Amino acid sequence: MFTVRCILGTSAKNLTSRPVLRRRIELQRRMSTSPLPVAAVCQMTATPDKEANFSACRQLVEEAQQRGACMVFLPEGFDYIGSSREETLSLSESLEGDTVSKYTQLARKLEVWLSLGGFHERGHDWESDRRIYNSHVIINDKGDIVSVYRKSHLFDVELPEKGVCLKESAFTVPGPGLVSPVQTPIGKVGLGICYDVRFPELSLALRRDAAEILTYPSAFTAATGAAHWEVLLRARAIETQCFVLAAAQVGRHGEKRRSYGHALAVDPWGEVLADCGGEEPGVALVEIDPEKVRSTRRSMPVQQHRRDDAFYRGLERS
Ligand SMILES: O=C(O)CNC(=O)[C@H](CS)NC(=O)CCC(=O)C(=O)O
Repeated sequence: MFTVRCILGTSAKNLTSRPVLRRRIELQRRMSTSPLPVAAVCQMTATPDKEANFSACRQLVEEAQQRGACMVFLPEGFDYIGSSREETLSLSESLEGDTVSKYTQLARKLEVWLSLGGFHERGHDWESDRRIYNSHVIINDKGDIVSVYRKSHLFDVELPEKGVCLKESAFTVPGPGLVSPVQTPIGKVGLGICYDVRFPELSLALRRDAAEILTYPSAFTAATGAAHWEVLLRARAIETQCFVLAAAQVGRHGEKRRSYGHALAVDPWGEVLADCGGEEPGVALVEIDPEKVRSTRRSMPVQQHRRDDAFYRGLERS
């Protein structure tokens, strides 16, 4: 079915290979003594079948909630991954549609916060433009939509030698800009999506706006993921001294597409706390300790050391 990884407490342990019983006992012990909020980072394999995708995501969310998560992160394309431009567009919905409403009900029922990493959204300009937004939707534990961030950087990339050829702008409109970090039970969450992780100015802007956790729900290609995924996420964590949570698509979505997986949680020092691997759907549970953010920033105050005066004026010509 799927794999559960629990990385709770300071001695991070990957419990997947242990017998179920020991895992449960260990968890209950840790959960009852831990006052820290727990986040769940998920990975799944979406297809064009929206019903099946919802049912897979619901199982991950239920599992995470039962294990003590107060906020669950789902990847870009959690709703579906289409096999063509036409299919991707025809399956899209507005925020008022069936899909988001199923998730608001789920959040309310389980009293859990949700990050829906990349929803194929028909926006206000759908009738005229016939393209969609790639939208990261945050739902609170009452089932209200509290924030929507629309992906800024679109993945128009041709790497034929690596079998990667995607033109996101053919079906997606770039969003107008950043949204302020959202106050959640795990801390202040800054919103990005997938390819946005390659643009550090976005993460620095979120950090400047008081983010403590950055999120990059993704559907990274297998080829670019193998080369860049972990180093990009760790770099964003180290530069901003934020936790970085990145839910992911994993495996084959059809004939043409394969995603890298390795849904990741990174702490503000850049240490990888959890990695869901490259094979199958799964969920990793991580404690989000706000003291880790504070102490990392206290001991190495890069934000105070930043020379905006020197680097935001443009370069002098010699
Ligand atoms: O297409 C959909 O339905 C959902 N959207 C995506 O999968 C997007 C756009 S094609 N994928 C990426 O941004 C991959 C980035 C990447 O792999 C990298 O930066 O290396």
